Amino acid sequence: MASSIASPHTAFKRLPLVDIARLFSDAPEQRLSAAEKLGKATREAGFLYITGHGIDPALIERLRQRTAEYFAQPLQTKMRDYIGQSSNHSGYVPEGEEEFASATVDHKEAYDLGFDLQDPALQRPMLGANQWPDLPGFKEDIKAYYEAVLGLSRTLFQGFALALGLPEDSFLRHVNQPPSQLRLIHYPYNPDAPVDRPGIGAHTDYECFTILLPTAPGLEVLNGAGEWIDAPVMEGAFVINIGDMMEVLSNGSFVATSHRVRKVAEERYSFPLFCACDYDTLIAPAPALLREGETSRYEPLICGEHLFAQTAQTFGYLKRRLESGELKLPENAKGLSSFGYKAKYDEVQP
Ligand SMILES: O=C(O)CCC(=O)C(=O)O
Ligand SMILES: [Fe+2]
Repeated sequence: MASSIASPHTAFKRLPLVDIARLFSDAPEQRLSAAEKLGKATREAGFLYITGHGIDPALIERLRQRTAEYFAQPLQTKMRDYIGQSSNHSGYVPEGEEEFASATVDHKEAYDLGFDLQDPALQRPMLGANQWPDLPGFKEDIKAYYEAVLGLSRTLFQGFALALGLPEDSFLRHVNQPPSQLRLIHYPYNPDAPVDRPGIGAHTDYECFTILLPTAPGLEVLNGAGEWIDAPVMEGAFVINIGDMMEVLSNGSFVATSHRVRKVAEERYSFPLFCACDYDTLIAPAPALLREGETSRYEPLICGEHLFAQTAQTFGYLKRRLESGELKLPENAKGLSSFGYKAKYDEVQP
């Protein structure tokens, strides 16, 4: 069913693919040329594959192995690192811990990791030292992947700035110790499950953009015509998608794209790294992106607070801390599903 809701995205039938190798070039004109291609795909779809990213396949292989080993353990063992013990949102997320606006529960479990900031004086609700499970090699291999992909995110932050016609370091100077989370997600497969539940319901990501590595089919992306488009696994490529905060930073030139994971037909893992700015960064459109006399279409956000507010409205352990008064939502916290076009589409095309 077509929808009458306006979307800036095209009616793409497959995700665009951009080779970003030239973003790493020493020659500014080469970087600009790659950034223009990145910008076109981002404006049109907000969701794309990238190649030429320079991430060593051996890092990916070790990430996959460690994750499979971790989730194969008994629930009791995994619960030793339950995220509800953490004061900076790191650890094991059992199935059912996250509950979304529609009161749906995804069919998945996860392990959440962040920037691994060791100084307790700098700790924030979404930033601090990680919980690491007692599993040989896990910390080393997962950390190595995190650091490499966080490095890639820095290059992409530069690329997005150039694509918007801004100075190259406009975003990057706010990316020093970001509360950027890596999730190791496991979607178990149970052919006999009595309830037909999706892997993950329709949503936009909260941060600036996400560098996603899926390992099996199931990801679907909402196009500008309100249709769910299949995003198959492309070997050697990452999937990049725009999140809420880049929508604000770009004054709506780049729009957070809704996506979901349909009910899995085989066991599935996926690895999103959600790329944020530093905790206290004011997320507002750069003045250069406003036409004369135009005011921002978006209320400014504080990066870490938006992240925390959204997370606290979905995770059971945080909801309990809010109810008990131990934690408070930041002032002007946005409700869930405040960005992109998904909620409206869901009504017409479930
Ligand atoms: O599993 C996937 O492919 C996507 C996961 C996702 O969208 C998320 O965790 O925000
Ligand atoms: Fe997502």
